[in-house]
Amino acid sequence: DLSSDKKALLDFAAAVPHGPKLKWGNNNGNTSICTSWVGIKCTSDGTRVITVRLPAVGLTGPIPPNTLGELDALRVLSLRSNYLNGSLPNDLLSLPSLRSLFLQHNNFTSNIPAFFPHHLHILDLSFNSFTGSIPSNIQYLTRLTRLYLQNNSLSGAIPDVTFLKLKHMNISYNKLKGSIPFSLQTFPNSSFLGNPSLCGLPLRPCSKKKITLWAIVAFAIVGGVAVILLVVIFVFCCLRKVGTDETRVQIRKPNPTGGRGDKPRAEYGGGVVENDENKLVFFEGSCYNFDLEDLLRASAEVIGKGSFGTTYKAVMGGLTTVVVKRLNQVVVNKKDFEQQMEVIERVGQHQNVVPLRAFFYSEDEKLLVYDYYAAGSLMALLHGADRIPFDWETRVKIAVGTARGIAHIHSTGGPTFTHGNIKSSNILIDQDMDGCVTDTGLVPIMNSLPAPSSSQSLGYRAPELFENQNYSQKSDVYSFGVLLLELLTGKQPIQSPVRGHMVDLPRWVQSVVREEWTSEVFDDELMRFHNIEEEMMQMLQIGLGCVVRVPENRPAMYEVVGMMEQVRIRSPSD
Ligand SMILES: Nc1ncnc2c1ncn2[C@@H]1O[C@H](COP(=O)(O)OP(=O)(O)OP(=O)(O)O)[C@@H](O)[C@H]1O
Repeated sequence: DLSSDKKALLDFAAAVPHGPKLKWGNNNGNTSICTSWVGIKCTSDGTRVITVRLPAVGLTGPIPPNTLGELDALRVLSLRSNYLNGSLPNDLLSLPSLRSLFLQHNNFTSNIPAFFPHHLHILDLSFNSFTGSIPSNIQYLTRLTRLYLQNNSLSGAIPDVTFLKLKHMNISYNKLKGSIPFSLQTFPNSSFLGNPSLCGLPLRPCSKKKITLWAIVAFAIVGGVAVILLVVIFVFCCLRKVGTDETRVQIRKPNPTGGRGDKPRAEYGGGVVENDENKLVFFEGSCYNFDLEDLLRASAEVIGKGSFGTTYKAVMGGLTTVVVKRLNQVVVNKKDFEQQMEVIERVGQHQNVVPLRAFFYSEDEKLLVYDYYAAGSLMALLHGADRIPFDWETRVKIAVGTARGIAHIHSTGGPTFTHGNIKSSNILIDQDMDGCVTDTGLVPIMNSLPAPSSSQSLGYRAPELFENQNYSQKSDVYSFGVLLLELLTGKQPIQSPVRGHMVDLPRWVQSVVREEWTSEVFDDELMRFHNIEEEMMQMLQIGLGCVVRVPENRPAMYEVVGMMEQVRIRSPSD
């Protein structure tokens, strides 16, 4: 009953050191547990504790037995982002009603337990130091929809299990080895990355040790056909290439005299002269070990042409992939350019900002090197041709992450430092499906305000910028507001003409009466999720607060972050 639940919670708080946020008191009778204790929710009749959410409250040490494991009506337990360590007590692992267990971002070091509550829907043990192999008993969690084990120290082979309901799974960045079981091959490669000894779809194929005679014959036939096909494709490509502007280019070492020679115009590095002064400058902490020559030799593919120049995906030696931005219209000299690169490097030190890894400056050529974000941009996620349904949790994560990234840029860059080009194509998605801001710090070295690279880009531009070019941090706040509305509505920033007039997203949202927001404004895809309406409404209000016309009336970016975090604290999702 509630008094035994209360005792279990107090025993837990007494045994586990924690920060000042947790002020559970023994006074005010039992009912106060359900109404005023931080992180606690009860059944509607107030008789049992069903939710314990204590994210980031400084919990330290192991979870003691006979505390939380006594809450036998508990459905949701979140102790994420604390300093918990040791192993998980058995009573906790046998809670009969537990549906969601969030223990990510702690310091647990034991093996993954061999058994978990039977009815678990969500299990998140990521970003800990769990060791050992993934137990095959995990297959008995037949209702599991989400399984996150990434960034631990798990080893051994992945058990060959079939999860009927599993929709999201991530076991990346462990030490797993062997082949990926067939039943898990439908998950994207981001779910498996960072396990160098893992092979099979969707990663690289496993090498076969024993090949039968039949297999050799089959390989020979398939190989022969493949060679013929390749020859046909090669001839076809050569024919197509003649007279067309090429988008896929082979980078060759430049003419040592610095002349362009016969290099195709689409190549980056067209003006590169290699000598001691003109070297690729890497920043500290960069894990790459290629040099300018490797970069120039890489096979490069144009992935976009933006307002600052052309962006290439460059693959070196079939292994290292980076993104190279070839800037045009740089208006500053080498010294100022280098100074700005240092600023960019400094503001890039945040998990929600894409770090600049290296740069190159010569009179004719300015190159920037970034990590390649395989998941692409927020724009592609929201509006791309091969987009997948995009759930509320992921949208909120990306929105909050992006806001944190911009707030960091503003605070580290100084009061006059702005991003200047916040838009969904400049928000890249990392392996944790978090949003990361790219193209930071380019405006000061280019023609001050970027020319819009598409009509949609105009939709992010704050109204004051159509009158003057006084870019401020509040103009970034406006652009972020548009981006937040884009995430909530699933709509592009500029709507197709209504009676001959282009309508921007903020005006369109404001034109819908508040009572109809739920049915009219929010993305249809979000309608299938339950209990998110209140949170969506609050996020929409924050977005609208960012896009007010008068810059001074917009909140600062750190305030936007605070408001968004408040929404999450009031109704955290996990
Ligand atoms: N590091 C990266 N990893 C993966 N994709 C990237 C990376 N950087 C940029 N892109 C993608 O490449 C494309 C071209 O980017 P680019 O910055 O040249 O143009 P843009 O973002 O469309 O416009 P703008 O120059 O105005 O920012 C965009 O779709 C962008 O999302």
